Amino acid sequence: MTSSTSASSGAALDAAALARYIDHTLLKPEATQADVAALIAEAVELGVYSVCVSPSMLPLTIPVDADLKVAVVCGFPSGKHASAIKAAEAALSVAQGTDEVDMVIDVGAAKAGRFDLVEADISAVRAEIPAPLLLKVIIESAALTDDEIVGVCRAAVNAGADFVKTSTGFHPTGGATVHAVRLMRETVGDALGVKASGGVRSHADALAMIEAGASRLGVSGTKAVLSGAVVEAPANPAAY
Ligand SMILES: O=C[C@H](O)COP(=O)(O)O
Repeated sequence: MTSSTSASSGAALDAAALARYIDHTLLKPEATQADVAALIAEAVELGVYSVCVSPSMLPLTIPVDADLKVAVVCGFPSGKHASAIKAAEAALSVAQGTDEVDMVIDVGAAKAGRFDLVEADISAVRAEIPAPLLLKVIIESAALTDDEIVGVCRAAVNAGADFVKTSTGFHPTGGATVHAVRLMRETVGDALGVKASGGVRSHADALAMIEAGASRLGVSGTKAVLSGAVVEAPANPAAY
């Protein structure tokens, strides 16, 4: 795959460079250890940045010569877990070798304007993830107003997160949008990374998210996105 494309820098972004933006993701409830082994093999083949899996799939077996990180979700997909439970889940994932934790906020707290509670929730998980390990905060942007997106991003900055991330990919309101990514990037500036996830189904989607300010992409249909093909949305998108 040698397709060249432009990104926010305006420089050409070939498939190999685009792959380094990607967390190759498998979060379906029905995923098996065999599915995860296949995910890892494909991740190595494609040269992506990381694999992103559910915590029960840890520990992962990553080839020793592979430049491949491990990311795991936390409080996923609803975010409606007590902070102590999210913190314990993060601590176990760290003990089992994850490099990054993608936690879900309590979206209801954001809808209520209780960004103090959002910050405390993030801080509780942050306390279990020592540097240089990374904490990414899933804000479920499609369920939030612009003001709520700004408030949650500021809470994530205050709590010491490393990234803000648009979506679980499992919420009925939808996934990443260029508008949300741009607003998140404007809010956090260069202080945090911005991960676009949920519904990134094509090469064009990926480039649009990067142009808007994404520094990481969460993608399940990675091979198609990197090949320039279009990944059709699942027939019955997962929702809860
Ligand atoms: O990053 C996590 C998402 O669940 C991936 O979403 P997707 O399956 O729409 O690519």
